[in-house]
Amino acid sequence: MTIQGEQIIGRQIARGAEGSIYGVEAATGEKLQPAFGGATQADLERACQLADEAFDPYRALPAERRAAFLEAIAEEILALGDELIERCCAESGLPRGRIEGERGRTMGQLRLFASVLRDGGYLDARVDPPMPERQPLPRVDLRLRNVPIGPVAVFGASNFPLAFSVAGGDTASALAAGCPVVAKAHSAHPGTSELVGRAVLAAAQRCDMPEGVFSLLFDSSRRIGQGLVADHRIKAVGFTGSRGGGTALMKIAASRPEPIPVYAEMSSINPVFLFPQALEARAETIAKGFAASLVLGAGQFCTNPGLVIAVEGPALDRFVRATGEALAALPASVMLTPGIHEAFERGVAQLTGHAGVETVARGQEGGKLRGQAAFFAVDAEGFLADPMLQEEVFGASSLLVRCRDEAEMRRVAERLEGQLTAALHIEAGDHEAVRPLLPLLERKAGRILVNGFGTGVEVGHAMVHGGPFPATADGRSTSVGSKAIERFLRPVCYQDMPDDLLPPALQNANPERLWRRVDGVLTQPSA
Ligand SMILES: NC(=O)C1=CN([C@@H]2O[C@H](COP(=O)(O)OP(=O)(O)OC[C@H]3O[C@@H](n4cnc5c(N)ncnc54)[C@H](OP(=O)(O)O)[C@@H]3O)[C@@H](O)[C@H]2O)C=CC1
Ligand SMILES: O=C(O)CCC(=O)C(=O)O
Repeated sequence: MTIQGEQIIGRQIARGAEGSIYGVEAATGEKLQPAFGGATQADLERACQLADEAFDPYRALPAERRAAFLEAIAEEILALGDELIERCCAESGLPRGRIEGERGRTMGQLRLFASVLRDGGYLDARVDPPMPERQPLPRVDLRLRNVPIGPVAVFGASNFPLAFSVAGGDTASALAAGCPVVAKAHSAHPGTSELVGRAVLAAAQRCDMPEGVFSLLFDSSRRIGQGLVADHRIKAVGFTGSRGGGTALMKIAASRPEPIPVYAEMSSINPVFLFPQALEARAETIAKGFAASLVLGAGQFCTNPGLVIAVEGPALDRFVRATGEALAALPASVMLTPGIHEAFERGVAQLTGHAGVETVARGQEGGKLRGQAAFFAVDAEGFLADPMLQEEVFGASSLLVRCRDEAEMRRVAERLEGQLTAALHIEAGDHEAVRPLLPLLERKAGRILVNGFGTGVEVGHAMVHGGPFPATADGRSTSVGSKAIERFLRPVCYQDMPDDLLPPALQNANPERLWRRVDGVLTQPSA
């Protein structure tokens, strides 16, 4: 067995001495061996110091070297083989097919960022040539490129133990930007974390990366996670998890003598708007798609459709009936951790006991640690009267808001907090009713989609997986897709800098053959 309960600090693999953490088999709640030692303050100090020392040599490497490193991480993850898949399934309760798919996505993300590095566009190289003869004043020579922000702390997600964790999107985008990473392993999947951490270390050694480009710490008390965010050498944070956890880290980051950005993806209920013509034409088909999206991964997707908004009437009744039939055929699924299961049960019980809320459908009954899907309904007045009804119930739970008309649908939309996604189910005859809602949804959500559901995020160049608070801490960015690299970059301008002192990206000869914005015009490298 490769899993030894050890963390990684620079090139050293060793057991932490601060308490013990155990993985738990999600399906049974039984402890998994071995025990993982938590990091001490000295471990935290050393990981941050090494990351700081690695920063300049790492960012100075040619983009090709960093790209090869990212690709090597992908290869090393694949080389972990079945041990990774089995441990990850045991710790998360997610089925093998899903975990294999997620491994593919994780490798794909690493390779995507390798291609971003080779393309060079992320540097946003700009040259404003001097105009010494300009009247009344000459213009100076100005050149701009993006530089990495510094070492990044990454807190992986419990619900995506590979794609949003130790070598997930935050780590891939930070390493691509040129930032060393100190990852804090999620206590829900310590074994998976160690295996992936070892793969990153193997790749770093194979590619001769500077020591400290990556470290992985376990935390038995939350003090290490908090200390990481507070450490002066850490310059940004990537996080996916609860609103409570994310906002706690945001507060620490904001109260540092040097505040830093926290890119936290937290809570979203992803409203789904069902328009009358679409409901009339295909209420049953929409219901099937909705039920499938609701229970995907036991509902443990941040893009889960937790809120449905529609005008009441016979077509909506058909949708509710068909959803009930679809859910009745769907088994309850193992949830990620006993704590997440308990939080789900609590959220469902709160809705079940709410005076204005009706339980309209349940999935098949569960059993220990399994989440039974739940679909509730409330009228718009009831929804607008109680902000608690907007709180995310993490798992397969959704609330239908019955509106009297489309104006009431808009009023509900106006009241919503920031979201990762908003979905519209429409036919051509609904377009006029949809149009006035779009500017409002642009203010609320990072992604607006039509005739689909937000679960299953495509990793590409045009993807936005973000949104206004509380969906994320900073709605100006995305945590999925190539644009995620921008979170860990900042622009530097060089004024009247001699050519030989400029970074190659900005030198007159353009030795890296980059597309650059010259005097405002995007310009191809000359042959
Ligand atoms: N919207 C979304 O994308 C997601 C939402 N969630 C929500 O979060 C709940 C719990 O899930 P979980 O993944 O454990 O999320 P948490 O926010 O509890 O944990 C995420 C990570 O942050 C750490 N952390 C959390 N709070 C603090 C703190 N105050 N100080 C220092 N570190 C902290 C955790 O440490 P440790 O490992 O020690 O717990 C973990 O590594 C779910 O029930 C759900 O409501 C979860 C996943 C995704
Ligand atoms: O749906 C996806 O692929 C991403 C979902 C996500 O970010 C999450 O659930 O935390």
